[in-house]
Amino acid sequence: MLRAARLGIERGGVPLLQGLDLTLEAGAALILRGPNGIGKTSLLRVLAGLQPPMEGQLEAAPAAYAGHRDGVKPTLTVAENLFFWAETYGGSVPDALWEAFDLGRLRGRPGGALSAGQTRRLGLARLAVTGRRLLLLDEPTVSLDAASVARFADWLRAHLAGGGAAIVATHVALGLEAPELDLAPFRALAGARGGSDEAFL
Ligand SMILES: Nc1ncnc2c1ncn2[C@@H]1O[C@H](COP(=O)(O)OP(=O)(O)OP(=O)(O)O)[C@@H](O)[C@H]1O
Repeated sequence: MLRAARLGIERGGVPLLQGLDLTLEAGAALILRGPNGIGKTSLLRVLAGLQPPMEGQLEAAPAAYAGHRDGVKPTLTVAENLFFWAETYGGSVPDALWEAFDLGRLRGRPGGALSAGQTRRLGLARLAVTGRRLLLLDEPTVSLDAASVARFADWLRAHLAGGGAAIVATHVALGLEAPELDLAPFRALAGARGGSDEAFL
C-alpha cells in the first residue's frame, strides 16, 4: 500500500530526515515516534502528497490524511459535513459511523458550535467516509477524552482488520499491535542540501 526508499524530507527548505525506507502492507499499521520538531508531520505531509520529497522514491495508494486541522465547515451541520465529504470522495456515510464516533446526538449541530473534542471526532469520522484504505494520521487523539480515544482505537483496529493500513504519529498509546519507528536515527545530517519546497504552505 506504501513503499518508500531512501526518502529524504525537508520543511521550508531545511532538511529534516534522510535515508528512510518504509513498507506498509494492507492490514498493517506503523507508529511514528520522535521528539517534537523531528519531522513527523513533515513526513506525513510528504506521504500524503502534500509536499514533494527532498530525495528518494515513494509509491503510495491514495491516502486520507488527518492533520492538525480538522477541516470542519462551521456553517454546515455535523451530518452535512459528513455527507459533503462522502460526496466529495465518492464514498458513503456508514450507519455504524454515528456510534463509532459518538456523533449521533450531534447530527444537527453546526460544525462551528462543537467543542474541541467533538470537532476532532467529526474530523476523524471524515476518514471513514472517504473510502480510502491508507490513513495518515497526525496526533489523531488530540483533544479526545479517554472514552473517545478508546472508541477511535476500536474503529482503527476494525479498519486494519478490513484490509486498511495506517501510519500514525502519536504521543499517546493507542493499544495497536503495530511496530514503532523512531525517527531520531534518520535526522538529516547538518549540511544536507534541500531541494525545492515550492509546494510547502
Ligand atoms: N511552516 C513552517 N515553516 C518552516 N519550518 C517549519 C514549518 N512548520 C514546521 N517547521 C519546522 O520543521 C521541523 C519539523 O516540524 P514537524 O511539524 O514536521 O515536526 P514534528 O515531529 O511533527 O513535531 P511535533 O512532535 O512537535 O508535532 C521543525 O523544526 C519545525 O520548526
